[in-house]
Amino acid sequence: MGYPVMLNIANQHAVVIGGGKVAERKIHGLLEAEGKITVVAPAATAGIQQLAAAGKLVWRKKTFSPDDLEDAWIVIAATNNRSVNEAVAKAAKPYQLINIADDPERSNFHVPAVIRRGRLTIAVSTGGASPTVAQQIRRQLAELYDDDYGRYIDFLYECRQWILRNVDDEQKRKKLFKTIAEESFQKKGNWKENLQHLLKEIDE
Ligand SMILES: C[C@@]1(CC(=O)O)C2=NC(=C\c3[nH]c(c(CCC(=O)O)c3CC(=O)O)Cc3[nH]c(c(CC(=O)O)c3CCC(=O)O)/C=C3\N/C(=C\2)[C@@H](CCC(=O)O)[C@]3(C)CC(=O)O)/[C@H]1CCC(=O)O
Ligand SMILES: NC(=O)c1ccc[n+]([C@@H]2O[C@H](COP(=O)([O-])OP(=O)(O)OC[C@H]3O[C@@H](n4cnc5c(N)ncnc54)[C@H](O)[C@@H]3O)[C@@H](O)[C@H]2O)c1
Repeated sequence: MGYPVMLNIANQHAVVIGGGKVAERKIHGLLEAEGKITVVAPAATAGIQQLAAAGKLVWRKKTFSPDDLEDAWIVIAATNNRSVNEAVAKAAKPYQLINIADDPERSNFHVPAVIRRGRLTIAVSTGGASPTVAQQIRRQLAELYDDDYGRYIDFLYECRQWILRNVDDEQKRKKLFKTIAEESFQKKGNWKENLQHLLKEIDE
């Protein structure tokens, strides 16, 4: 059973071996998390080439060699050649995070299907049972949690920071956190105004 975590990879080196459509998908996920990406591949998709031209990643136009993994924290092997992917797995150090696109068993992490809504992240994994089902579940959840819900989550973040700084009484704080997290509060809208009302009520 996998151990779910949210990694902070901002400014950390991520090396992607292969420049096809699978590599491109994984690159988008790494870019969202602000990883510093190097792609190693003799040929790359138009999308990857554009990212390289825009300075969003470095493309080493070559075939894989083990020294490509130096300095990498995260390694993704996504070539269309099984033995190359296997060579990447062999070259990785035990402390490197490694994902082999065609060999879940040799990977020490899998990539889930992801929804982002503001600060909310929903990740779905079927543990290699069916990436297609992970994708279906992502689509179902994406309808349930829309952009407005993301704005609500971001509001909760601002609120939480404010409450932690300004409300000293622990009981009051708990009550506020609980009330603003209730579905009825979210559904009512006008969150800022309703929070003001709540703050007044709680002080009476
Ligand atoms: C979720 C997602 C994230 C992402 O990649 O970003 C993801 N695969 C996605 C799509 C997808 N992948 C495949 C298809 C074609 C249909 C099919 O085969 O079913 C489609 C559908 C499509 O492309 O539409 C083929 C495939 N995938 C793997 C193998 C190898 C194997 O299983 O042995 C093969 C066969 C390759 C071959 O034929 O050789 C392996 C993995 N794919 C995973 C993740 C990890 C397990 C996740 C889990 O189980 O939950 C794992 C173990 C490793 C990893 O890659 O991390 C992303 C959906 C993103 C989204 O839409 O949100
Ligand atoms: N994990 C997943 O989500 C998933 C999904 C579909 C397919 N796959 C697997 O992923 C792999 C890649 O699929 P794709 O559709 O992106 O392939 P693709 O044919 O579009 O791209 C392959 C890439 O690998 C590069 N490459 C080939 N030999 C190389 C080498 N020696 N060194 C560096 N790069 C090299 C090519 O230049 C190309 O950029 C396949 O093995 C497929 O079985 C995985």
